[in-house]
Amino acid sequence: MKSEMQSFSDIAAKVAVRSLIEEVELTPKPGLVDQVNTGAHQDLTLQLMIKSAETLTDTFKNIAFVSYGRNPSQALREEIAAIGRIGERKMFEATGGVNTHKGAIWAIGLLVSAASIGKGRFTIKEIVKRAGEIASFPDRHCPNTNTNGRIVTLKYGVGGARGEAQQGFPHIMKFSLPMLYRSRAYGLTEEKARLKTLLSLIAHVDDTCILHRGGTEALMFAKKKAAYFLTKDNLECINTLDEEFISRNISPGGSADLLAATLFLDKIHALKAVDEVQKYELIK
Ligand SMILES: CC(C)(COP(=O)(O)OP(=O)(O)OC[C@H]1O[C@@H](n2cnc3c(N)ncnc32)[C@H](O[C@H]2O[C@H](COP(=O)(O)OP(=O)(O)OP(=O)(O)O)[C@@H](O)[C@H]2O)[C@@H]1O)[C@@H](O)C(=O)NCCC(=O)NCCS
Ligand SMILES: Nc1ncnc2[nH]cnc12
Repeated sequence: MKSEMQSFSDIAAKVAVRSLIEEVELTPKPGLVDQVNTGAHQDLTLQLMIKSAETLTDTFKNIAFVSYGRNPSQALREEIAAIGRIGERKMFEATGGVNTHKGAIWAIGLLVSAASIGKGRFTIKEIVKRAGEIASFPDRHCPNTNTNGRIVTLKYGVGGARGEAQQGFPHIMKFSLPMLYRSRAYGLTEEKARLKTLLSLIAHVDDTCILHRGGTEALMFAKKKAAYFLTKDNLECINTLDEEFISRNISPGGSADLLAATLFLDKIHALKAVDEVQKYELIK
């Protein structure tokens, strides 16, 4: 018989991987890999993204396992960072060196850890707060490499993936989750609700993936266009936005990761209300 800790870790990992797959399968997404095209990416495909997501199951499971019932601390920060780095290595092995989910391992890894600290009983607010606390401990073993994110956060003075997590995921709490809930309440299909959720992120996030490729001009363009398309009822016109992003080499990869993180929080919250047997049914 599985312990509660093992069951929660299995469930959290399944929900995390499912969220990544649902993000990549959502279509049409501007500039991103989806079921129709590979967006502004020459080295990514839908199949590669799905393969990458599936290789991360053990990473999320191990993060949940070591975090279960603990408190945020320097020691926990370092344990999950070590697991996260092994996850990054596995991702690069699976993709032949292409960065598919580095930002997602970071964001969802922290959220999995925080949800597990609460043994699956935390509210979303408590989860993001704990995730922010863990992310704020120094990463003493971080390799001193010049990542795209690091170069760009220094150059443009933005927070990037690190800042987003350390502040308790403000773009999820202020924009994407409220947009997902509002769109569902308004009666939109789940697909349209998720597309609006993604647009709400692109309209506000300082995405280091966009900044690194095209600087502030590209970031401003992406934010303005996403805000404009958010006012449209007919979301089929996102195809036009996709073409514009592709022609300008704009990829909102950070927003894609935050969409997956939003879906993770939504699902893990919904699972709180059901019993163990139903949980396995729901995540099958
Ligand atoms: C804290 C880390 C995330 C490292 O951060 P850093 O800023 O040093 O590094 P990057 O290596 O650039 O990775 C950051 C990824 O975060 C995503 N992102 C970007 N902006 C935001 C934002 N505002 N909020 C949240 N997330 C954001 C983004 O991911 C997407 O972009 C990927 C493609 O990016 P890139 O490789 O630059 O690709 P291309 O444009 O195609 O580049 P070229 O090929 O042209 O070079 C895409 O896949 C999306 O995923 C950034 O990639 C963290 O990794 C870390 O410190 N980890 C250590 C382990 C740890 O502590 N783990 C803890 C828990 S698991
Ligand atoms: N769907 C997607 N396309 C490109 N980069 C991504 N990073 C995370 N999700 C992505």
